[in-house]
Amino acid sequence: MKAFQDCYPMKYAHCYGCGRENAMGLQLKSYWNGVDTQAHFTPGMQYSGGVPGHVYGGMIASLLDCHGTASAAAFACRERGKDMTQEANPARFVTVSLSVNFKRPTPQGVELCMRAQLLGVEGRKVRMSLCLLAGDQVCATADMLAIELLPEAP
Ligand SMILES: CCCCC/C=C\C/C=C\C/C=C\C/C=C\CCCC(=O)SCCNC(=O)CCNC(=O)[C@H](O)C(C)(C)COP(=O)(O)OP(=O)(O)OC[C@H]1O[C@@H](n2cnc3c(N)ncnc32)[C@H](O)[C@@H]1OP(=O)(O)O
Repeated sequence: MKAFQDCYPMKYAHCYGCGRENAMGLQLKSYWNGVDTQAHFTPGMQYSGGVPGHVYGGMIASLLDCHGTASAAAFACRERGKDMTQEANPARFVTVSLSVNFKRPTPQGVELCMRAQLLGVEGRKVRMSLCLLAGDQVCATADMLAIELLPEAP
């Protein structure tokens, strides 16, 4: 299955969190999971917070952010009757608002799952509800607003 991030044109494939062209980055990959989306990632031990064994909150926000922007593009394409993975130049989205609620410490050394659910598409705006799980434990949730870049944007 082709990841959403693998559909980004080269010019937009350098993101630290999810750019396939960023060798030093996380290279997160997001996919459909039914009507919602999901991504998996196991942060290395260097991404610890103050206490070893727990993931740094900024890393949690990064994973939600990158899964969210990719999901926004996929959701918007779907709303327009298109399949993002079949598009040569799919819609490009950036985050303008991300509100993370850290529910419980996120354990290190386990695969994390990020999920996004579409709340609504309104013109260039895509609103989503996101969550990050370790096993069946919800460690963080987030509300996100992503905006579609205009075609002439750099
Ligand atoms: C496919 C790959 C995607 C990756 C794209 C990567 C890079 C793109 C390269 C260049 C794009 C240019 C700027 C972004 C630069 C770097 C982002 C790197 C990726 C990230 O790391 S991502 C997290 C950081 N992210 C930002 O760096 C976003 C900063 N921002 C902006 O670049 C502009 O803000 C933009 C382009 C979003 C819109 O600008 P614009 O001129 O095209 O349109 P406009 O201002 O009219 O806004 C349209 C409607 O969005 C509403 N709106 C705007 N801002 C809002 C906010 N903060 N809260 C609530 N609503 C907001 C307005 O209220 C209006 O709503 P309404 O139409 O109802 O009035």
